[in-house]
Amino acid sequence: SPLNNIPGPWYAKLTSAVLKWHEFQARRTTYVHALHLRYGPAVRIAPNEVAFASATAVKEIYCSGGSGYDKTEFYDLFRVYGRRTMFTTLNKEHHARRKRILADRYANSNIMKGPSLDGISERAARFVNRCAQSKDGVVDLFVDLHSYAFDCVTHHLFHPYGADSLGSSKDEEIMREVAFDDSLRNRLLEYYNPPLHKVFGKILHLFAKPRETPLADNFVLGASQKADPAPFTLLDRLHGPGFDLDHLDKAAECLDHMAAGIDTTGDGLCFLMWELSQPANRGFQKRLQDELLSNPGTNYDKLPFLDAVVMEALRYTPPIPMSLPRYVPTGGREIDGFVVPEGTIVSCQAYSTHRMDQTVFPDPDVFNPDRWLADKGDAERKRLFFAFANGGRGCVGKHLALAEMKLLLREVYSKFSTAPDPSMTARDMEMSDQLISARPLGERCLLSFTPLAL
Ligand code: HEM
Repeated sequence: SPLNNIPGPWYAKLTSAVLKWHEFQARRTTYVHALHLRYGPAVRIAPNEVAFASATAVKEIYCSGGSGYDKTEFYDLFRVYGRRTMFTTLNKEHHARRKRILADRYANSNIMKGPSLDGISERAARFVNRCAQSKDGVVDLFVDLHSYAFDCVTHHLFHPYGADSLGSSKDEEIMREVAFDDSLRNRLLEYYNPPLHKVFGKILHLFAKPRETPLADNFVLGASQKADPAPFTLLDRLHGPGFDLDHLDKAAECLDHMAAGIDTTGDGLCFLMWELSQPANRGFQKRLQDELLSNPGTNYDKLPFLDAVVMEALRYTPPIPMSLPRYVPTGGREIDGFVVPEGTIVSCQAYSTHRMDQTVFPDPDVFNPDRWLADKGDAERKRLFFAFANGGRGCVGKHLALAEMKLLLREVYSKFSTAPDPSMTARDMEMSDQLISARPLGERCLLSFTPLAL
């Protein structure tokens, strides 16, 4: 096989067992990254699977022909209500058709509109009020940032029928069901061995929990039936012309976007604020506060240091750090100088594309927002930046996510300084890989909030 020419550990030619073992331990990302460090930017990780970590591979796999190679059946695991959505569609034409109609809901011009942005600003203010009222000034960001992300994304999907988990314990329960989901092993078994999963499903449930989110499912089924959502919402577009979708199709699309918008933005902000709170990064926190306080009326999108902090956090701890698997198309392809036969599973992972090329990202394991302000190398950095993926199947919610992140950071750091609570350990904040995103291993992130003396 031409795959024998690709570097990698000897056992990867024979078995995928080692890779799977790491996946079941929730640490696929760091395992694949360790292989990259040892074997280089192209590495065979299983008999039929190759991982890449270069800008040329990103371009070939995710951007060739517009939306890159087709997704693999891995994405079947994300199907909801038995329906395919924009995210889970494997077929390019189906995807393009749906995206053409939905994409404008996520265009920056739509996000920046008053009612959409006002909803995010309101929730950021609510978040800060909660911090101000917290006991001893200590806040569990893991919980509250998931609530913030849940409230923001449902505002964008359903307003005025969005959730208020920062204010209502009933809605917080829905958020917790999604954020604390513990079904990784069960879903991996479903992917790797569907017959076993089907026959022994009930027994498997005893030691590998299935994904069960009845409260979230009901919330979305109810909200997506509303006939009069605000014009900027996704639901309004799904009700509009150009679509012939039944209620379950609409609910599935909305549930997918809701799930895509909770852990990513919530965990991304959580890792970011943790990093910015470290004693070594106090100087960065102070510079951010200075920028925010001296530019109170400036649009959140026009603050260079705020932008650099967000970009660096998404580089350093990407919320979706893991491989995004695709099939090599008919006829095979050449990727990074290697011939790869059709049907091979290939992927890049953000964690590694953000670290492997040290001419572009020197000292990649150091959190340093200043690298994004350097005069030279901007185009190279952007080519390797993969936190939102790339090409036609990259993140459609990118502008919404960035607005949520920047508005929250502005609200917090123009009023408070943050520091880690002494009970927190570095292990609490290690990456725990879920199916595609990663969250803090300890499922908590306690920071103390000290009001600024203004
Ligand atoms: C910091 C926050 C976020 C990050 C890092 C992120 C990252 C990503 C990545 C890497 C993908 C590609 C996944 C793949 O190919 O398997 C993706 C796709 C997607 N994201 Fe996001 N995302 C974020 C926030 C959001 C938000 C707020 C929404 C919407 C409400 C959203 C909706 C989607 C959707 C619908 C897709 C599928 C796009 C398609 O297949 O065309 N994301 N996101």
